[in-house]
Amino acid sequence: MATHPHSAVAITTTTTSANPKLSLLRPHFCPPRCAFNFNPTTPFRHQHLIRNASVDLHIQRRLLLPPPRVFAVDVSGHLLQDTGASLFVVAGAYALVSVFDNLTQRQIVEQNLSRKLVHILSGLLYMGCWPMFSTSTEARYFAALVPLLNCLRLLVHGLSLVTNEDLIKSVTREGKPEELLRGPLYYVLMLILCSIFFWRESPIGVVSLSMMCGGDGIADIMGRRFGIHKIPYNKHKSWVGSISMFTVGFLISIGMIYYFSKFGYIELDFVQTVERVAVVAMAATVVESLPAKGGLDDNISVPLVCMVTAYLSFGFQP
Ligand SMILES: Nc1ccn([C@@H]2O[C@H](COP(=O)(O)OP(=O)(O)OP(=O)(O)O)[C@@H](O)[C@H]2O)c(=O)n1
Ligand SMILES: C/C(=C\CO)CCC[C@H](C)CCC[C@H](C)CCCC(C)C
Repeated sequence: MATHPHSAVAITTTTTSANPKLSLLRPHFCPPRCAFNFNPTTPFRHQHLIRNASVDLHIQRRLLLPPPRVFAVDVSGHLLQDTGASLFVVAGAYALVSVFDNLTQRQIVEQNLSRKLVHILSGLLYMGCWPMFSTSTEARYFAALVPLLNCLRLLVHGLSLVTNEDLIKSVTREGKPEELLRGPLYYVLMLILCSIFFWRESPIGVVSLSMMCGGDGIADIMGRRFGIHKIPYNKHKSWVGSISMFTVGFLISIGMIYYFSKFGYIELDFVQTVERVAVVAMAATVVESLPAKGGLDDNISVPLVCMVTAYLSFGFQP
């Protein structure tokens, strides 16, 4: 980006572009390092300009404001990137539901397993796509558009305003449209909440969604198949289901935190993170295993308890 022949300008543009948020949000912001170059004693200045005060003022004004073209390119670049990423994820969501509908129709995957696989995969793949979005502040809203669209889709089909057998078959238990307005709707609402309030920089949202998608999803799959020994206080849930939820939810959470740390969004101490995630995974597993929970769906109770415990152990990192 340092294209101006004047050396002070070169330093100014380099400094702002090092932090894309600065260049996008505060086009008039000039960090102290570039202000330093305005000192007349600086070797970067040309001697003939020092004597001409009006020219000097003009140059200073120009130096304080990064070239407007850079700002415009930044904004349209981010907009393009975020729009493209949103469209890609919308298509992915549509494809995922269609693939599982197809597998259910051909009786390759049984309806309940299909629902749980969609439950596990959609949220985890959605989070996996977060690095595709730009570094702008608005990026999280572009990402949240995808679950928001799915939320509207669930409302429209759940209220039977439009009939779509594919969606109902792949995400409901009994094939009734009104089921879309419970578990699946709470699920997409949690995706929206975590995208907007926590996004990819916070372990709170990442762990909450990992436990809701991966942990809770696997508890059902394992519990239904191998859950012979029931939990003493809940005859509908099994030790295998809960142990699977804890183990798989914990591993997915650590994996996701590691994934985001590789992109530089999260920076945490490994040992401390393992301990904290274990606490959050344990709290989520206990809550999931409780009977009734006052009628609260697992797609609400699990992420909410994760948010509270993760907030207490990690602190708020939006
Ligand atoms: N800790 C757990 C959780 C689930 N299960 C098994 O998975 C089934 C479904 O559990 P869950 O998803 O909690 O049931 P629902 O809330 O009824 O269904 P859903 O949330 O999927 O709509 C249970 O009946 C049980 O066989 C289990 O054995 N142990
Ligand atoms: C069956 C479900 C919950 C019940 O416990 C999950 C419902 C999932 C939604 C209908 C679809 C959600 C799609 C995601 C917002 C985006 C996924 C994108 C990805 C690239 C596949």
